[in-house]
Amino acid sequence: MSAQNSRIIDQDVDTESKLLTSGLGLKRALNDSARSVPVIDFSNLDSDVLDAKLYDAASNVGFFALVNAPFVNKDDIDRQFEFSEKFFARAKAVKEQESPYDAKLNSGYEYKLQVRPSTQLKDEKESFQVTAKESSMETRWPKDMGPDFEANTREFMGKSLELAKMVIARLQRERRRRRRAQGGEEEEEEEEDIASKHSLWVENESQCTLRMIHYPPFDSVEEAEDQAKMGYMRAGAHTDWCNVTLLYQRTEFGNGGLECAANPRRDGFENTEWAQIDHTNPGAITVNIGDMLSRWTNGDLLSNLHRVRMPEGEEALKSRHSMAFFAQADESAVIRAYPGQESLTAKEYILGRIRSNYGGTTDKAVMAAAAAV
Ligand SMILES: O=C(O)CCC(=O)C(=O)O
Ligand SMILES: [Fe+2]
Repeated sequence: MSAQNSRIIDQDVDTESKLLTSGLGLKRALNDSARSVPVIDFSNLDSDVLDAKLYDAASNVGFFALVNAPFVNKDDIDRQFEFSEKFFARAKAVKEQESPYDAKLNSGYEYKLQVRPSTQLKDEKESFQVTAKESSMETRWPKDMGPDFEANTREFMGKSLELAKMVIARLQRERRRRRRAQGGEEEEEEEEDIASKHSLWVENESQCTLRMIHYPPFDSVEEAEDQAKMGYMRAGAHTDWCNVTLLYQRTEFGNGGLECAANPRRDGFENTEWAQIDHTNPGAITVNIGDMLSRWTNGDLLSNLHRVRMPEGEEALKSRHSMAFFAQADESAVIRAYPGQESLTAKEYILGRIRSNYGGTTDKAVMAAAAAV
């Protein structure tokens, strides 16, 4: 990777690293901010109004919740969560043996391996990552869970990608509309259809990932409090690397804790507050903009910082389950650069970000994989 390309990636990582020194990474969220993220209901909106609402949310907040969205319904989400919960319920040694982790492939099962630049500590979670390449997954599907796990996960990823592509296409269409309205047509960059640059199960191309996540319960409320005092998070503050993330949450008690930066556009990333994101709306799908799409739109869309705070009180005795579908452009897609920068491929970008998150681990196999990135 060229020196300039590493610097480009470092810039995005810097936003996260600064949280460590500024103290913001550990600051508590604002009270009563639970419904701060726009909710967009697909059932009764005219298509153009929908585009405009999505665009406003994506450019001002970077996070929004979709209700009655097409392609993925509540039953699909519940069913995939059942599989995910069954997966994590097995012994750690079995999960490690059946689905060995490979950082470079963004695939397999990991237990507390991800170290966020914003905390320099391990996230308090275990996850199973499915990256949509046969070569990444053939030795990682859990054998002891029967064929339905793989079949359902593939189907769920297919539906998730359809929804993600629709969101991307609507955002791009609305951006074009607004630029034209502002008379910026001449400077309009060559049209490219970002949504079409995402595939599943294409060798040497596909990079979309479904991450099933389990944040384990603590042995006691005090244990969680002590960990929190040491600076641990369930997931340290970060921005996502992808174009868009679909974040699936459970509604039950104990599954809360997702928070995003309240207003980084106004206050700056280092000075913003934290706002809670609701997890109690059944069937709602939280969407957030990732760094790739922010770059592609020259910063017009906001890739917002977010985190999963430590559980508070009795929450500590409960698991949090979530699933994140990362729509990441195909390896060969060229991500438009900010003015004055070199463009880089989606493959280079993702590998660079993996290295910034898994390079610090002490696990030998993961270190070797990350070093080779
Ligand atoms: O579990 C969550 O709600 C958030 C997960 C997340 O932000 C991520 O994995 O990138
Ligand atoms: Fe995230």
